[in-house]
Amino acid sequence: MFTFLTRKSPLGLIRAIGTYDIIEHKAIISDQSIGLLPPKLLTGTSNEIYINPMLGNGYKNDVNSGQGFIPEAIFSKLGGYINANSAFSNDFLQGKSAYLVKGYPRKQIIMNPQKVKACIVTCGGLCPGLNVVIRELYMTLHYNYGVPEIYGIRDGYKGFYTPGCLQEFNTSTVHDIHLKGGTILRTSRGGWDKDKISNSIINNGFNQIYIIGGDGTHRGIASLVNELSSKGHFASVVGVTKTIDNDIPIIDRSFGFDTSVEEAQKAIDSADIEANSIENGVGLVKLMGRNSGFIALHSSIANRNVNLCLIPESDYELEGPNGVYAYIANRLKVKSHAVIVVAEGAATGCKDQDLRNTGKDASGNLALYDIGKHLKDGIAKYCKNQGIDVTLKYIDPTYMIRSIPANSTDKKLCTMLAQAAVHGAFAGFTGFSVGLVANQIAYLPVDLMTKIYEGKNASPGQRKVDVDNNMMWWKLMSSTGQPSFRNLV
Ligand SMILES: Nc1ncnc2c1ncn2[C@@H]1O[C@H](COP(=O)(O)OP(=O)(O)OP(=O)(O)O)[C@@H](O)[C@H]1O
Ligand SMILES: O=P(O)(O)OC[C@H]1O[C@](O)(CO)[C@@H](O)[C@@H]1O
Repeated sequence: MFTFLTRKSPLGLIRAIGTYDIIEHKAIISDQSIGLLPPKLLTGTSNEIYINPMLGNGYKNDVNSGQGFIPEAIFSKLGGYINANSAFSNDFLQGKSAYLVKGYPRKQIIMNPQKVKACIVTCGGLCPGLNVVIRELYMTLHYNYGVPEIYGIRDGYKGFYTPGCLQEFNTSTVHDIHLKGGTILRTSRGGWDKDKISNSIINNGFNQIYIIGGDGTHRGIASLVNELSSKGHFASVVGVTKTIDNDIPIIDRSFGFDTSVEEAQKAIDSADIEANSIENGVGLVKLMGRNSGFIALHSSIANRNVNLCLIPESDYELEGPNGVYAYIANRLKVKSHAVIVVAEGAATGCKDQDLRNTGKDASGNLALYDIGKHLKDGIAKYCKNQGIDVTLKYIDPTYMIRSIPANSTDKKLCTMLAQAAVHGAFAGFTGFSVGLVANQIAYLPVDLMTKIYEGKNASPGQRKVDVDNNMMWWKLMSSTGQPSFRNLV
């Protein structure tokens, strides 16, 4: 039986000495009977428990005074699991329920905040909100937990072992970065080297590592957790789910996705104005979506003026009586204008022409065939042969969308994700990521994230639009009026 000893540390931190399996961890292990999908528990050298420095009992206390500000009564109300059934397929659930651990601050924590050395890194492509996450990770670590040393790693994974990429943060480093797009840390693709990265973490003494990225990044996190553990290094490795394409399974949506759908409206509205301001006008907009067409799909449904949307998951043919070109030509004859949205990866769905994605980027992602340009030339040529004098305006706003600051909805999401990430590391979890599930912030085991997939032909760790079963696809057809192009002749 555990004896609870407490004393004030020199810095006012109450410390409880004992083994930390007495706290929530024990409960988590025993609760697996309810279908709990728990994050990994951090095990290692430390056997001390500390009281969360946010605990306070005076109503005059606040973060800026450096005092605890969350009353005991609130801590005891926090807790519980998220019913995550909506995030999993019936195949996965098999009649059972799935629960995820909720992201919130724990009263008992397993690291002395004053001994934490944290680092933050951003990997993969840009996404609106990256700087908000970086800032909030810093703010939570610095103000709420009093962590003394917080570093940024520049240039993604390779920055861990590249000289000059380590940058110590202070409040002025992050002061107004949430108002800017991009990432102050810069990012990169490729550069994954398990050995060099883990050695750099160990040599620098980092014991909390925050990694913001997409599916590729999370495969790296899963491997890094095992590597650090096999080298006996006591550190929590935490992911923050980031994908402008919204192609990470389990989560409701990533930060930056809402901003992107909103920003895409400007391009689609311009395409609509151009198309309607001339006889036989066509406005063609290319949006991001390498393997998954969520941005194109949601932007088209939101816009209401789109007449055709093509995504990587939807099969279609270009030529022939039931093809895309014939559909556009017929529409011009009847309505004299057309608005088209195409996801950049939509060449994948083309069944009658060999539009191959050839080559790979530094991370091993497919380099995409330029479907936008192909459609632009193909529609003009087809219509000309049909005697239609088409005027086509092609808009590619992809990098303009991805580089803008996050909107308020996404800023709020970034803030909640970052706070929960820090709370999870202090609670003693590792190898987990934070994501929005059933509208709450959940701790997602990274091992699970890299294995699970959603949608037909999705690879492990990937989510695709399920054009057979997902109602959003049929909602798109009802709002654009386009045929499914599915029964190809
Ligand atoms: N299987 C893997 N194991 C370890 N690291 C990986 C793996 N796949 C990708 N990475 C690394 O993760 C980082 C980011 O990967 P990637 O470029 O695919 O972006 P991402 O995280 O998927 O984000 P985005 O959605 O923007 O593409 C890169 O540094 C890459 O080398
Ligand atoms: O030009 P980059 O950096 O390779 O990024 C492009 C890719 O990044 C993403 O936005 C996210 O993976 C994809 O939609 C897109 O194909």
